[in-house]
Amino acid sequence: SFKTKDVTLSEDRPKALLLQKHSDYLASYGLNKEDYEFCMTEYLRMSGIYWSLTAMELMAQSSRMPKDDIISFIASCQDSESGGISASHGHDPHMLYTLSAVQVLAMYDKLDAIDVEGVVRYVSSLQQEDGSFFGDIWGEVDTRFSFCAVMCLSLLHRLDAIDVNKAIDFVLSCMNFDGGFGSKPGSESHAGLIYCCVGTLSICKRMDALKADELAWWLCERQLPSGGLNGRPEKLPDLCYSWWVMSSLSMLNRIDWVDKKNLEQYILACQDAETGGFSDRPGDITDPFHTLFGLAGLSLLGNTTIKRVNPTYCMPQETIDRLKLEPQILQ
Ligand SMILES: COc1ccc(S(=O)(=O)N2Cc3cc(-c4ccc(C=O)o4)ccc3N(Cc3cncn3C)C[C@H]2Cc2ccc(O)cc2)cc1
Ligand SMILES: [Zn+2]
Repeated sequence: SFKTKDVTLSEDRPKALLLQKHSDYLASYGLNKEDYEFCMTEYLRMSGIYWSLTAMELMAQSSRMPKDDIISFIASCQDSESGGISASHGHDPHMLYTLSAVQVLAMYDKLDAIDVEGVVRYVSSLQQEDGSFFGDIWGEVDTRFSFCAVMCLSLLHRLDAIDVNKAIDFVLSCMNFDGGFGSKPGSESHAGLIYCCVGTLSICKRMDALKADELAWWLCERQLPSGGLNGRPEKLPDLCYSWWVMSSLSMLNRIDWVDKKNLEQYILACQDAETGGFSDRPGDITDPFHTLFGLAGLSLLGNTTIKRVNPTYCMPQETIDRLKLEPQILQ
């Protein structure tokens, strides 16, 4: 018999937002340098700092983060020769971690702590003839890296350093018949890559090129009876997809196309009342990654106990306002 993959929310699930638990969870995450989880995530440390700091900013708790240690850690991760920034000491620079570092310093208003010109040089050196971007010197092309490049340079007000029209042409060459996007031309539509491609067009003010209704339809089809959202048809719901789908629908100005009450229930059910934090599905292990996307998702749904998040940058709206950035939202 045909079984729709979904989860059932239990009666004793968390129904209120446990802000203090999440603040305590993130404040203590990584304090114990020996714990297994912390050691296993060294390779993404820079992004882990972005996920934790942004979540704390949204809860107005960022004063609990070690600001000066973070700033000096970031400066020590910049490669003087390439200008790129690595996830942690001794790791190779990469587009993902260069973006995370710039996002963190932008929130702290401390971009002068790094060689900005070096970052601009590194990011623009990764653009290819067809307008696409490599993730690092090893040459993997993915629309995720187009988004990282455009977001990173826009935060530095240096989009002039790349060929924006070619970057847009490459992203549009990845649009599928369903209005969605994949990682490369011809790749299957996936919610995470749709967020990256819509975000790229939003920053470059080219949302006119989207098939908005077909795309919004594909996105709201991601919602399951549990209220949760999946990333592709037939997949299980996952909290981080709530963010990819809802932020894309927000940029398309069609957030009302999902059942917001049901989705809010699913997000709240992904909290862990013991440890604090959010997980991908109710009952799983929590982590800073899903904790950010749980809080950011609730912010998009209008929860005013959480600060407003910008759907394009996944950063506090007040940071985007201070930088005078105006990513396009469809009217
Ligand atoms: C636990 O297994 C993974 C698998 C992939 C990754 S990832 O770095 O390629 N990445 C981000 C990601 C991070 C975490 C995580 C655990 C602890 C921390 C500390 O901050 O962060 C967990 C999952 C995760 N994934 C995998 C995933 C999410 N939902 C389901 N899965 C299997 C996403 C993955 C890809 C990624 C997405 C967005 C982004 O900005 C960067 C990377 C990390 C851990
Ligand atoms: Zn997830």
